[in-house]
Amino acid sequence: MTEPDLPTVLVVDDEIRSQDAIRRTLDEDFHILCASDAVQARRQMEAQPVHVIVCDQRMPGLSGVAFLKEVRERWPDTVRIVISGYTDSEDIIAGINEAGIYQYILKPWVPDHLLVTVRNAVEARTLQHELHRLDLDLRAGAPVLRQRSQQTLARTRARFDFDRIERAPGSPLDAVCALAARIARYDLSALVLGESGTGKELLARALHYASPRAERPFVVENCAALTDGLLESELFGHKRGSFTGAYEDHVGLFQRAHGGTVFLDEIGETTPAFQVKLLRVLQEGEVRPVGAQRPLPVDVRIVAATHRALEEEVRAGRFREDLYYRIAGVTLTMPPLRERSGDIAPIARRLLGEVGVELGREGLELGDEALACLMAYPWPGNIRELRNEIARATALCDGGRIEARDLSPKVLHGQTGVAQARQGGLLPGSGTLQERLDAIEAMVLREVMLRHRWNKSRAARELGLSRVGLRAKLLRFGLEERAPRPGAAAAASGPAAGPGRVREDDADGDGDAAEAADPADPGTAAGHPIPGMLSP
Ligand SMILES: Nc1ncnc2c1ncn2[C@@H]1O[C@H](COP(=O)(O)OP(=O)(O)OP(=O)(O)O)[C@@H](O)[C@H]1O
Repeated sequence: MTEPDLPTVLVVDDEIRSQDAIRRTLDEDFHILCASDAVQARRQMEAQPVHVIVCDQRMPGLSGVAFLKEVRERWPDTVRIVISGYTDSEDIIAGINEAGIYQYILKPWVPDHLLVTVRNAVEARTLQHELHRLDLDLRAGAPVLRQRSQQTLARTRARFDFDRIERAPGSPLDAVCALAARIARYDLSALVLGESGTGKELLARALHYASPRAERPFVVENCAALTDGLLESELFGHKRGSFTGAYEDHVGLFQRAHGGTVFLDEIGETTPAFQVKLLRVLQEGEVRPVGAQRPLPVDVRIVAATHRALEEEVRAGRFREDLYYRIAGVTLTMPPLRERSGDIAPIARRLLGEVGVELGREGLELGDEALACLMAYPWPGNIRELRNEIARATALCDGGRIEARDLSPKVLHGQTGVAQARQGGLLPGSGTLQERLDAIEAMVLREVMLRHRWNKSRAARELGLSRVGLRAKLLRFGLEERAPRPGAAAAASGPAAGPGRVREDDADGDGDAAEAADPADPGTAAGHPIPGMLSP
């Protein structure tokens, strides 16, 4: 290796003897420059790149640590080492973070120790550069990576094409997909409205993969699933030690999605306090990880979704108007399946194919009578519920074709809502009107509380009640003391288990587990969900 190829180390010390001693220790492995004070050192650094600076703490003019602070600002790439006498160590420890010092070495220093420290410093710098280069390669697309990622991208794009959102010719979804496809290439935010299970996330993905951001990540966050603090840390990241349990730095989803799209599902469930923070991030284009000193620039497209009529939430003062206008650049509305029953046949066939592969029952057909039942049922849980039904029928089907007898009673007899709840023993079949209405009220309260994991503020907001009002109702129906431990999948029992009995094993509240349950099915529990009461 020729001299100029060696990493450059700048030694800053006003004592010429010390300078020489350091030079002799390092000059076999490094290209050494020397300076007697901060002024000379500055000049050296302005003239050429310096990999490592080894600086004495006691110098005329600026102290070592004070100069290294400046080095950190102006040449952050240079690894900083300080040498100090024992009596100066307190000053150094105080300044170690501000100057970003890699190592401090106490006098009298040992040559081998100094050599190893500087070697390690150079290695750390090289590694850091390597990481940076890889990151840039990934962003810019180094040739090989680019070629491979192009193939993967083409496959992913095809998988999430708007055409893969199954529908019948002339379906109302055509207009929704056409609008989404037209705006995909512009950096507009999009708000997807629609009941649960209508395909909002599927549409958001199609939008992302049809956009120029397709090569960058599409990340999803369900805003209803986390408390404000966790949501903030998930989306914006946090620094190690910023709160109890933050053992490591955590890169937030906004940073991970840099250049891509963030899909904020259930945005309507966020609290006003969180909405303020989100708005600031979107306005300023930068996130500040929890506990971090400085914000980081982020470039993401926001696609948000909610099952709520968000404009009404704004009018009612539950959702910030300024945030609404930020996220609702274009509004796309997914119609419920019951309003597009023509789509049921193609979607059911597609699902039959997918589920067949998953369950090892490929090639099943859908009988005419079974299809007629599927088309007559209103699907309150939309396509997610339809998928569960197809999976159940696939598992129960004896021959090569799904018949009406393979369907669950609710679909076979077209029962939903109150009729089904009564059949499942959830509603009394007799009693005064008030008693029956009470039973429904208790059932709704319990369902909403479960979905919000017993968070009263959120549940009250959804129900348009004050927290106190909600609490009074919970007490009245004996639901107040029964809040289960988070994650507990307890079967309902006790005084509230009558009218309000709802399965609790659907931990994420999206209705999956509930939709799969069926009293006539020997494989499921007796507690029967009420489709009309599932999370909308
Ligand atoms: N048109 C469609 N064709 C095929 N599958 C679909 C269609 N629409 C939705 N699905 C499937 O239905 C399921 C639910 O869709 P998705 O998660 O996109 O709905 P969502 O509206 O975002 O639900 P939620 O609000 O509960 O998050 C997914 O498995 C999705 O792949």
